Amino acid sequence: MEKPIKEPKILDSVIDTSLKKTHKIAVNGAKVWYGDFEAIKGIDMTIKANTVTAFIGPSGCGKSTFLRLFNRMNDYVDSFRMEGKIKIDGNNIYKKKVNVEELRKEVGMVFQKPNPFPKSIFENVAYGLKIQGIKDKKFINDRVEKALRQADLWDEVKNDLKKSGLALSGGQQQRLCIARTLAVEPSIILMDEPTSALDPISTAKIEQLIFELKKKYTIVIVTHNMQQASRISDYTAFFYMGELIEYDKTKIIFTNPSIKQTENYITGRFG
Ligand SMILES: Nc1ncnc2c1ncn2[C@@H]1O[C@H](COP(=O)(O)OP(=O)(O)OP(=O)(O)O)[C@@H](O)[C@H]1O
Repeated sequence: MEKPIKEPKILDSVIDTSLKKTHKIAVNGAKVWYGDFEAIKGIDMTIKANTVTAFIGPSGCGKSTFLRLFNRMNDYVDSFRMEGKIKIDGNNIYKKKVNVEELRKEVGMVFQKPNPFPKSIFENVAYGLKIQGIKDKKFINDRVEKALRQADLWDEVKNDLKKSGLALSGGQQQRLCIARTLAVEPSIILMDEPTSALDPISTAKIEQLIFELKKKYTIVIVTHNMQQASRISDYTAFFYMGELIEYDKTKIIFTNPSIKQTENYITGRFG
């Protein structure tokens, strides 16, 4: 018997079934302002499920602002205003009825600097489950182990789960933050320069991890590292001054871009 399709938890009431099957994320006419400053100037984009998409471009071009539209992190900024539609699984996430907490469970985020809580390794990973009100100890233990295994950290910490998350190395802390994100089982993971504070070995581990994670998750990553974008992503989007200049398969962007500005940027002629 065929398994029933599991509806996403967010926004069942506004599902647009025509979009749902085609794209994980669909952006239509996105514009962002901080006060009077227009940071994103009308961008359309679709992102497929189970892919890694890299956002590249010079500092200040709007990569992080655009990324943060996908889990409504910009909402924290008082001067932020946006126009356009961002749909996830066909649901417009800026509709009034959206439960932003639920959205952020579905769309997890990993930041530039590892930011574990001043709590034990176990509590860091269990945090998201506990704030959801989950009390079943076995369930929580199993989820914590699963998330730490997925983040490739389990073997290094399994005998030290009570140790402070802050006592880990920078690379381990970042994998802990990835485990914390995975524990609530999102379907999208946003990463904003997740390796820029890490040494090359830790960076290689996270890159390997991203490659593994895309089997189950849709990953969008902001990076300043061109080699990283070309190593780990399936698609690359080049931004410049709030506009999406070129968006294509990573191979094409890095070997045969259509637009001169993209070529200049990836060959280091500006930025
Ligand atoms: N909270 C904010 N308030 C006002 N302006 C902001 C805010 N956040 C970003 N900006 C402005 O919006 C523009 C885009 O910033 P954003 O951080 O998205 O760029 P970016 O491409 O991610 O840059 P970087 O690579 O340096 O992180 C910049 O001009 C920035 O100064």
